Amino acid sequence: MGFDYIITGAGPAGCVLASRLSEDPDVSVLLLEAGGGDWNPLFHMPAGFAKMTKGVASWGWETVPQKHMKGRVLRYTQAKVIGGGSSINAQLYTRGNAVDYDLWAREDGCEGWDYRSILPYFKRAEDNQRFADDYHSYGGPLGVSMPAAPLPICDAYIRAGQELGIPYNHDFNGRQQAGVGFYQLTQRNRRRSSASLAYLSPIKDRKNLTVRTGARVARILLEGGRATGVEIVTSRGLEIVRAEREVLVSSGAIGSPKLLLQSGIGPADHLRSVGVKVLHDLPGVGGNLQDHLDLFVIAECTGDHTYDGVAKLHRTLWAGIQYVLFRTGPVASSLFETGGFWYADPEARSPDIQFHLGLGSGIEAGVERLKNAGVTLNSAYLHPRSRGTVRLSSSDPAASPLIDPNYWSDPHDRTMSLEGLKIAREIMQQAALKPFVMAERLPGPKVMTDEQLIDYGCANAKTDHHPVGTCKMGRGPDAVVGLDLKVHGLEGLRVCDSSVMPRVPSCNTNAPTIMVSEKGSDLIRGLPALAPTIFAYERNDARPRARTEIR
Ligand SMILES: Cc1cc2nc3c(=O)[nH]c(=O)nc-3n(C[C@H](O)[C@H](O)[C@H](O)COP(=O)(O)OP(=O)(O)OC[C@H]3O[C@@H](n4cnc5c(N)ncnc54)[C@H](O)[C@@H]3O)c2cc1C
Repeated sequence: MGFDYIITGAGPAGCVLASRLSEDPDVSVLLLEAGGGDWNPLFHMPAGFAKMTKGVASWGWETVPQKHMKGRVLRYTQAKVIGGGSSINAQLYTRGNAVDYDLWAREDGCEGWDYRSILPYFKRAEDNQRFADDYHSYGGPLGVSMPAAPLPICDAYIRAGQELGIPYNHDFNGRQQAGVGFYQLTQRNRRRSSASLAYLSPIKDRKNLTVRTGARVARILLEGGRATGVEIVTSRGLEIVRAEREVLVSSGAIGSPKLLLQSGIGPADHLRSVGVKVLHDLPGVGGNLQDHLDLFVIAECTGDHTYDGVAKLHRTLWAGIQYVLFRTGPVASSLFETGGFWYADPEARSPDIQFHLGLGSGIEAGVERLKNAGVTLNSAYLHPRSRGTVRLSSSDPAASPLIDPNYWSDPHDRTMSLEGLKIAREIMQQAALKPFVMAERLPGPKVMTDEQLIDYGCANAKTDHHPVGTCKMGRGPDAVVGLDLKVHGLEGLRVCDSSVMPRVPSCNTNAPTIMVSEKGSDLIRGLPALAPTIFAYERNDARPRARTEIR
């Protein structure tokens, strides 16, 4: 059996491709996903992801020992479920800074992917509950909403940021990125708007689209330099499916290079070293891995100001009832609703630190429970210079990959991470938070010098789950795909997902991935590019006053 297009992975990128390509009734599309369906209601409840980032919805991967973090191995959650990361992420809807995309065009050789050119694709995707202006739109598939019912500590955090000299920003995705404020979230009617719900559910009756879960692509089949199909593994065993037009790789920033490598497409010496036959020597596959590393401050509250207490059985039950009956309460929260963007390096081209306030003390960090409720302020460095790799551990397609983000290999990243953490600590000490925050528990009063902070970071830092860049778009020898997302040197094969981003945008990466795939689907269909909706944009991101003034 054959299809015109075969899409390998139903993350945000794969769901967008499946939906847009099957708009043409004359083409047949097969969407393959290794994970299962999103039948569990926890996938749809905003707070449900806290229970879903481990277990069946994750591949269960980890990094290799991190050389510049005292050899620590970090958990590296990547989604394995329909909707991919958009089914288990924290729903923060962020696009990054205009400068990020202008650098793609200007410095990374990706003409046509500058901010003015890509903005219409962000807008086409969104159904924004609040904004309709030069930067936002409504009526698209992806629900984007304000937090349902933020807790008072969220307002206090925003005031605390302003006390420290960081301005209030009502829309991080508009004219200006810098500031503190509320995030918009990928939610509609207080349910998660995953790519699966947004893009696939409304079209489930399309006859020309077939979606198969529990189908892991083991290899892309190449004949005479052309991709002709895929070999898949399901509960029934091995199967071959033919692609009449193209195989579209959308397995994520770890899964896509892994799939190319196990198909014999990648750096020849690496492939030989693990016993994979080299079919196409392409040095860039699996290189250029970039990610945001997250540090955090955890404070103990003066009372029940966050959702920690909801873990008690009777309160969990009540929270569930509240959500089912009224769509309110803790379950309607994404647990990260406020945050912001600011400068670790006052001279940075655009904000280089992102904050998000976690409404609990160990939602991801696994920190011991505090006596009172706790609150977490995360800080992630957004302009990493460190570059890592994804490599095969063996020729067996079922084996886990070797993921090496190579965090802090560039010392600048470590310095800036520490600066971000220091600003997070200061925010937590501002007057506005005094009625809510009793005392900092982590890093804690004994961790003061840079050496102590480095030790703290090495022991506790975690991924912010934003890997990109491992099938880089561009023109140089290390580029994997061209500006039309076609794999260099092969026919009938494109990569379209977070892995093609040449450098990581200064934000969470779900919305940028959806943008890439919205534009990618037009490229595949041979449609003209959407016209820019702004002609010039002001670069007026607020800048920090001199450090001495804000400290
Ligand atoms: C825990 C977590 C929290 C996050 N929080 C946020 C957030 O709040 N906001 C935000 O913007 N971003 C967030 N992100 C990041 C965001 O979700 C990702 O950037 C985005 O999902 C990337 O999309 P993708 O399509 O490139 O890849 P993925 O989402 O990784 O999807 C790839 C899909 O392909 C499937 N696949 C892989 N290999 C194969 C194979 N061989 N055969 C078949 N299927 C395969 C996978 O199972 C997966 O479903 C978070 C991510 C995680 C993991």
